[in-house]
Amino acid sequence: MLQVKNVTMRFGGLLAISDASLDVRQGSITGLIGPNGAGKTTLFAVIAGFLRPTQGQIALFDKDITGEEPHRRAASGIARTFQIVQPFAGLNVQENITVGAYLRHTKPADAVEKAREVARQVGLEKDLDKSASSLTVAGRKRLELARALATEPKILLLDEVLAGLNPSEIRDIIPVIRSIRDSGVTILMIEHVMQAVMNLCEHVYVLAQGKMIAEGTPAAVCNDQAVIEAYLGKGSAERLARQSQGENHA
Ligand SMILES: Nc1ncnc2c1ncn2[C@@H]1O[C@H](COP(=O)(O)OP(=O)(O)OP(=O)(O)O)[C@@H](O)[C@H]1O
Repeated sequence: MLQVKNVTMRFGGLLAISDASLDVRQGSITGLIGPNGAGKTTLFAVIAGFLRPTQGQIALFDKDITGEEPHRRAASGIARTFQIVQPFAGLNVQENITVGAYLRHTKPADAVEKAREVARQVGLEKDLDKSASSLTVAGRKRLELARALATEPKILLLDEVLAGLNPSEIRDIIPVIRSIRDSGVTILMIEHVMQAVMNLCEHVYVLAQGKMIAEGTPAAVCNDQAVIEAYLGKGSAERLARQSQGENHA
């Protein structure tokens, strides 16, 4: 459904992404993980059209969209959330969500109806009249999801939607993400919370220092030597293997 083909992104002398490729299958939840500064958010900006890659292509349903502006990509069905959520603080929850719904609904009543439907989907139906700035962190994360969903995307890019949540809030939101996929929206998610990645993703890509170093099932990439070393440093995969051999002998 979505293809990132050999994308390179330079900021002056800094090589943020180097010849990275990935495929997202329609109907899947695909993960994008990697250490801090790996280039994950930059890749989302390239996919959503906020950044033009130095090299490479982005294709949606086999159509090259590399040159399209972000609003055209939103119309084609790409929506994203942001790591640092910034709702319109002066608007209430319903109004915030309705902004997204205006992409496909010109009549205010239809946009509001869509916003209410999305609020139910993410569990914000009781908070519709609250000011966005009065929401808890978990509430704001749900609002961020809702604003993107209100644009009725075909593919939703989630940038660390679980960051800053406590374990019980994470447990509560995982079924919401799964239900979004079950409603027909394909998901590509950047996530550091491995419990969620293991729980939700069928396929995971690993970016480290701008390079795609591994892909596969969550279990396979967690045991991949290059991935362990990218997170824990050179030689760590071997050290861990020796340690666990020692424990087995003991
Ligand atoms: N607009 C920009 N101008 C210059 N450098 C940038 C810009 N955006 C990102 N970078 C750099 O590109 C590299 C990749 O950053 P990016 O935010 O994409 O990483 P990330 O994998 O999302 O990290 P994190 O997990 O910490 O959010 C970093 O070295 C960052 O400083």
